Amino acid sequence: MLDRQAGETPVTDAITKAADLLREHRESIDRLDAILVYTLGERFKHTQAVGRLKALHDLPPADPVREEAQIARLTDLARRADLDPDFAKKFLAFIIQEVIKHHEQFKE
Ligand SMILES: O=C(O)C(=O)C[C@]1(C(=O)O)C=C[C@@H](O)C=C1
Repeated sequence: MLDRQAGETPVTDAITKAADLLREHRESIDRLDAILVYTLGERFKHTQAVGRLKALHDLPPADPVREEAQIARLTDLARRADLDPDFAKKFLAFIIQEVIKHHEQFKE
């Protein structure tokens, strides 16, 4: 119901609702971005340990067989999660590229 005395009109009501929805979505996005950042931080802790192990045992920084398996697994997961599998693939490649850079630095 519109409270005309409070100055509400259908237009201002719709704008307020849209603003509320936008704020709620942005709060969720901020929480999810925090999860992504913490998740990546944890992932890099493990890959740093892997990099030290690889340097210690003179193993190559990249493992293409492992990467193939990761791509297949993430493509399947992405489809189930309604995420563009190509995006998931590019995202993984971007992360792995950075990990390999770190691995190479351990070898120096
Ligand atoms: O599993 C490894 O061997 C890693 O070095 C980790 C990792 C990854 O970030 O997932 C990085 C480089 C390899 O080519 C494959 C996977």
